[in-house]
Amino acid sequence: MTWLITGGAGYIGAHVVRAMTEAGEQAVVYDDLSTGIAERVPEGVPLVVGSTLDAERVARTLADQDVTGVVHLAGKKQVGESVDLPLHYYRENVEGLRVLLEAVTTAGVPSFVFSSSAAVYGMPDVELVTEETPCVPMSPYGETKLAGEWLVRATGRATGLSTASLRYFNVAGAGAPELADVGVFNIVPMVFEKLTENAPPRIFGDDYATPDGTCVRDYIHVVDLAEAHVAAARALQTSPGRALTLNIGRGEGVSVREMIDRINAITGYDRPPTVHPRRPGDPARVVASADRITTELGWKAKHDVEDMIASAWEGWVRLHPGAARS
Ligand SMILES: O=c1ccn([C@@H]2O[C@H](COP(=O)(O)OP(=O)(O)O[C@H]3O[C@H](CO)[C@@H](O)[C@H](O)[C@H]3O)[C@@H](O)[C@H]2O)c(=O)[nH]1
Repeated sequence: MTWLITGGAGYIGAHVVRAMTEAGEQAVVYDDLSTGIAERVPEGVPLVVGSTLDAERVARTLADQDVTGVVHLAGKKQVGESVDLPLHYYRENVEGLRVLLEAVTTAGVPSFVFSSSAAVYGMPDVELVTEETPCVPMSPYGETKLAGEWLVRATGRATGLSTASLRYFNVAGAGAPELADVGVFNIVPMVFEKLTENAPPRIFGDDYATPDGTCVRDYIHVVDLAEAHVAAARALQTSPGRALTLNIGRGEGVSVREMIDRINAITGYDRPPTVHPRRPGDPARVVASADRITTELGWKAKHDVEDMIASAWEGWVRLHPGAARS
């Protein structure tokens, strides 16, 4: 099999490329390098620089590289930005996917893994979010992921394409320091940034209906997430006509206050957080039921929150050497 990994120069994509090649699969990266980094693509893995909106280049790449499966991670992923730039998000995430699916089905590529998100659920009012929990996205970003799932599934039904939509919960950590997330858009790097500036980490709201009043999330190590892609890709390869929709989380809720305490402990800082107003649109609790993926694929997360923070911190210190505490 040769897997085309769109967005393979990005933070999550680079981990997927690594997991795929370590599992003995051939990988080709397709990335427009708008946020991806070419150096993340390992030696021996071809990099095609292009947008999924470029139908001709996509079609040529599928043919030239003898692609037999696609893992589609390319896309825009910032919730706040999507509120300001909905048309851009729909174009990149929905139209980009539609163009890609057209090329994939025309070329007769049989398997397609789609990067979705827990953002499709919006503000779920349940203890554990199953794949049957209603999808009510709260942002244009979440809408584009849900619309993407519909497109993927409808195409599968119409053409026999085997599909898997993977709903990522809160991704953190790094498989190697040089693969760490360089963006500062999520809690782990945002807290690292404050600590590095010798400023207190911020808690956005401590009056939620949760045990300590702060928001609860389900954090998943990017290395585990990448392994889930390998498992999904292989399942599609061996059973044509499948249509999987799977949560990728650990089923363990961790509050913002607990995260900040653990980050302080692991980094050697001891900086108590300060409480700020709620961030608009934040759900109180989003924790996955990860049962279905275990049943369907035999996948289970291996890494805990400590692993995520420690590996992310190594990546942070690589970029900000002054941050390290002896
Ligand atoms: O300095 C900070 C940073 C974050 N938070 C809180 O920490 C929680 C987690 O925030 P963040 O890491 O930004 O993740 P989410 O808002 O849960 O969203 C992430 O997880 C979703 C899936 O669950 C994805 O759809 C999004 O793309 C991804 O950014 C939220 O309650 C934030 O309010 C703080 O209190 N202080």
